[in-house]
Parts: sequence; C-alpha cells; structure tokens
Amino acid sequence: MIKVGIIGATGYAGAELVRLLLNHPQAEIKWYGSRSYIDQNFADIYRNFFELVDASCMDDNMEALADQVDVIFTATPQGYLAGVLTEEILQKTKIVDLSADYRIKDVSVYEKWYGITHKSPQFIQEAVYGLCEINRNLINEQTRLIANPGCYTTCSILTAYPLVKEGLIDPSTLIVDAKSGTSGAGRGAKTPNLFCEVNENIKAYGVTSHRHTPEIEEQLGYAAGHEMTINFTPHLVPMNRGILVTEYASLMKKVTYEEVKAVYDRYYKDEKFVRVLPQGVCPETKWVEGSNYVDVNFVIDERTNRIVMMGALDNLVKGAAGQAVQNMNLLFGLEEATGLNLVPCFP
Ligand SMILES: NC(=O)C1=CN([C@@H]2O[C@H](COP(=O)(O)OP(=O)(O)OC[C@H]3O[C@@H](n4cnc5c(N)ncnc54)[C@H](OP(=O)(O)O)[C@@H]3O)[C@@H](O)[C@H]2O)C=CC1
Ligand SMILES: CC(=O)N[C@@H](CCC(=O)OP(=O)(O)O)C(=O)O
Repeated sequence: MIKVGIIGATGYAGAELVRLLLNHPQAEIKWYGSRSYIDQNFADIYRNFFELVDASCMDDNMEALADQVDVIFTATPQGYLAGVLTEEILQKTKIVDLSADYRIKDVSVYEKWYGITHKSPQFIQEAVYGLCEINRNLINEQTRLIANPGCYTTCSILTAYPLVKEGLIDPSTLIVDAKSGTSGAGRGAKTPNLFCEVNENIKAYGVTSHRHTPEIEEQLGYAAGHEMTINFTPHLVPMNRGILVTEYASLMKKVTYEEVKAVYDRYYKDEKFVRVLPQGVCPETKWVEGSNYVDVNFVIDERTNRIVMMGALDNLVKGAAGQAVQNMNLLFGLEEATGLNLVPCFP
C-alpha cells in the first residue's frame, strides 16, 4: 500500500482527494492535514465521509509527515509549499503539489503574476509539470516533485494542444474564454463568491491579468516551439463544479473537418481520459461531472477561417484531485487509471 499524507485535506481539492483515494486499491490515507480544524473529526467537517473516514485532522508539519508517508499531496494556497519545502523532505517522500508553486519555470514570471516572492526556487527545475497526457514520459519512480496543473490550464491546454503542436493554428491569434463553477475558488469565504453574488449571475474576472495566462502560454509555447502570447478570460458561473473553455484561433491553411478530427484522434485516441466527441456535439460540464474525463471538440468556421475549440472537465477531478492521483499512479509505477474509473454522474 502507498502511504499518503494530504496537507490541505479540509479544502475542496483536498476533500476530493480523500474521496478518490478512499476508492484507490493501493493507497491508504495516513494524514488529514489542516490548519483550522486540528484534532477535529474529518467526517464532522465533510459529512459525506460519515462512517467512511474515522480520523482526526492533523497539523501541517511536513517534516514529521515526510517520515511517515510515501507521498504527500499539498492542496494548499499558492506559496505554501514553496515556503516549507526542503531537500530533506524530498529525500524522504514524493510530493504532488496542487498549487502553482512549481508550475512555471521562470521564477520572475511566477513572482510577477502571483505577486509573491518564491521561497524555494531551487526546486523549480526539478519539478515535472504533471499533465500526464503530454508529460507522462517524464514521470516515473525516480521523480520527486510533481507540479500538478490546475483546472483552467488543464482544460485550456488539452483542448488546443494537438492543433498547436501540428502547426494547424496561428498561436498568436489564440483566445481562451473560460468558465468555472464556484468550487474552483476554494472553500474560504470571499464576498464575490457568496450565493447572492454568484446565483443568477455570470461575470468575468482577472481580465488580461489572470495568473493562469502565463502557465497556458508556457505549456502551449513548448508545443508551438516558440513563445506565445494569448488572451485568457475566466468567468465565474453559478455552478458547483465544472470548467468549460471555448478557444478561438485562425487556421494556418484551409482544412476539412476530417483532417482536423484525424489530428485530434492521433493525439487522443489512446488517451483514456480525453474524449474527442462526435461531430457537432459540444462538450458540456454535466457530462464529465465527478469523473476524470476531459471532453473536447471543435468546429471550423469557414467564413472567418477560424476554428473554435471547446473543452469541458470537472475542476475538482481532472482539474485537481483526479489528475493528482493519475500522477501518483505514474510515480509508483501503477497503471495510470488505477482508482480513477469514475463514471460521470448525472443529474
Ligand atoms: N478548487 C479547485 O477547483 C482547484 C484548486 N487547485 C489548487 O489547489 C489548492 C487548494 O485549493 P482549494 O482546495 O480550492 O482551496 P481551499 O481554500 O478550499 O482549501 C485550502 C486548504 O489549505 C489549507 N491551508 C490554508 N492555508 C494554509 C496554511 N497557511 N498552512 C497550511 N494549510 C493551509 C486549508 O486548511 P484549513 O481549511 O484547515 O484552514 C485548506 O485545507 C490551491 O493551490 C488551488 O489553486 C487546483 C485546481 C483546482
Ligand atoms: C473560480 C475560481 O476562482 N477559480 C480559481 C482557479 C483555481 C485553480 O484551479 O487554481 P490553480 O489552477 O492555480 O490551482 C481562480 O480563478 O483563481
């Protein structure tokens, strides 16, 4: 059994990790880390775990935890892991970080967009960007630190990746319009996320300044083979879970539906968690909810010579905890989908 510790188990992403790991045949949760609920029953905080979890919340002492577990998931705010990570910890245990601390290779870019000083940039180069469909060859039993991609970025990157990589679209024209349910903002109380602010409403935020912009640019830039600059506009919508992205770009040449479909199929036909939908079917968040799937599709607009690419995923599963478990499986040489055979739920 893989012994697991979760720092930030009491947050939305951490609690989703608990839900997934309870069903994982080879993982055992040893540590439910918290900051505000130390010594309280975990199942008193999230009553969906009543009679399923019999454990109290522990503190966030990474040094003590590293002696006891094989892997630590940090589902904590930006800057937390960078502030506590040491070489000693990494020598004892593996880490899958759900925050953005190690996702961006250029520390000055991280510091500019996040507005915080990175406390341990010496580990940035070592961290592997854990987008399994693209980087699985870099993740193995020797890997110590995974920078788990987040919800908007996973959806945005996987939706456009094949066409950027194949040079079918002009990367300089890419526009990513994204929508998220409110669980994407975490469990902490914030006025813009109160019921009356969100219900019956839809609003853009972080326009031209959202911190996921450089992450998408960096990763799609690797696919393009050169630096990219994009527009990324997130919106908050009155749903619990779900990310929907609609991406627009100019085509480099005239292409048919069949040609583009063949490209998507070439990249994703063997990918269990990426589903390329049939012609004319647009991805919807409700068809991926509770699962580790990303649904993608596209429509060519011959009138404007642009292509519209679409993707949908569950922000807490493929956008966070599910992807983190996928990475854990690779880190321990397990079949990548172990514990992740989750059928989407509806209604
Ligand atoms: N929500 C989502 O859809 C996604 C989130 N993420 C990322 O996952 C991480 C967690 O997000 P989310 O679960 O939404 O956030 P939440 O606000 O719901 O949870 C944050 C967690 O971190 C703990 N925590 C907060 N501050 C500290 C601290 N100083 N020291 C130790 N623990 C602390 C909290 O503990 P306590 O509650 O006990 O105080 C809580 O368990 C973030 O980095 C986020 O960007 C990534 C992808 C998707
Ligand atoms: C709705 C909402 O507020 N969403 C969050 C994204 C949370 C997340 O996924 O952050 P990381 O991918 O960086 O981990 C936001 O826009 O900041």
